[in-house]
Amino acid sequence: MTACEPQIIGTSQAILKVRQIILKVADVDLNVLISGESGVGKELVARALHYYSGRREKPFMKVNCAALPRELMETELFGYEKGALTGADRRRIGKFEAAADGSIFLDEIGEIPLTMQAKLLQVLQDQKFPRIGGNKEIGTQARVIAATNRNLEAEILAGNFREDLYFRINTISIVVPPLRERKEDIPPLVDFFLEQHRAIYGNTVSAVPASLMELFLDYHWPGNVRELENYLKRLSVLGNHPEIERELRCQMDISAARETAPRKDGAADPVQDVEAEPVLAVPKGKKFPSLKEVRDQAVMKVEKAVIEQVLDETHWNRREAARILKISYRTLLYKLKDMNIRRMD
Ligand SMILES: Nc1ncnc2c1ncn2[C@@H]1O[C@H](COP(=O)(O)OP(=O)(O)OP(=O)(O)O)[C@@H](O)[C@H]1O
Repeated sequence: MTACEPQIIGTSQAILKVRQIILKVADVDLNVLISGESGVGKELVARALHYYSGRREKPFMKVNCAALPRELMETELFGYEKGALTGADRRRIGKFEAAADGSIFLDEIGEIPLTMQAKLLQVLQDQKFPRIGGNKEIGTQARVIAATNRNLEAEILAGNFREDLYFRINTISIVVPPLRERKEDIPPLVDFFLEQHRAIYGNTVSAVPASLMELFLDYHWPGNVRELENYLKRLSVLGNHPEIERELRCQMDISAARETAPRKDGAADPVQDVEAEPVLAVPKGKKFPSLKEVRDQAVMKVEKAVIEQVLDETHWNRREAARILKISYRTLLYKLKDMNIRRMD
């Protein structure tokens, strides 16, 4: 089945340039590395590259490298033979084999452990691999599209990412800038998502009020287009723009307070921040939020602060942080994305 045409909305120079590069390189069999913050549209770009290539009718296989521990990643990528592992009661093909001569999208490639990077490099060089526990070499013609929200050059310097693998995947580089650097894309994105949501939810919201659009244009969008899409989903379903406006103002107050808050020793002390800042900034004369909203926001703020502190102390070793916090690695990754916690290098 052919996927629908991915629509990359935006009128900024940056997005025009991204669209141009996609059309230029889609049909060239070179590996592409897409970089940008979380939620900027890297996967959308990857899907567009596949769609506009001669591989459109072939599979597009996505692998989320951040969600998998090393052992699972190996089986996910290369598959296994019957009996190769405990519980392997039949052969299973991996994503490389399933991609055949289509595209394989390695999302969050910066998360791949070093040992696995060596294996991946070997496969990219040889264009063949055996399934785990097998001897037969399986050839692969899949085009590799990788994405990262990390600065891989800094990761190379820190010894966390192989330089040779970086050069292998980065033949063509596409950088998708954060939404705050291309705010002219916000109005067309708003129209696009509202239209999409009208078709899905059958609601009647066809435009955002001017007061909300003003806030949209002021806001710094740490979660980028995904965050905008989520606000518009809520607006489409609940029609609650005053609540969204209040939330955005509150977020802006928090970040303004963060920027101006004096630090005693120059070091971040997020838990102390939580006590120092008001949990909810409700401007005078404005309606107070429900207690549930207050509770949800307060819990999220405290959780976020503690996670940031643990990550700081573990030097961003997320597996160690998950262990200390007694949550699964996967849950931690989910929370990092959901709360827009990013490493500041
Ligand atoms: N320019 C755009 N036009 C239309 N939709 C967009 C655009 N950019 C992003 N989106 C939408 O925003 C959401 C997030 O995009 P996507 O998943 O591609 O981001 P990402 O950079 O891959 O995120 P992550 O790093 O967290 O995986 C998706 O629903 C995507 O379709």
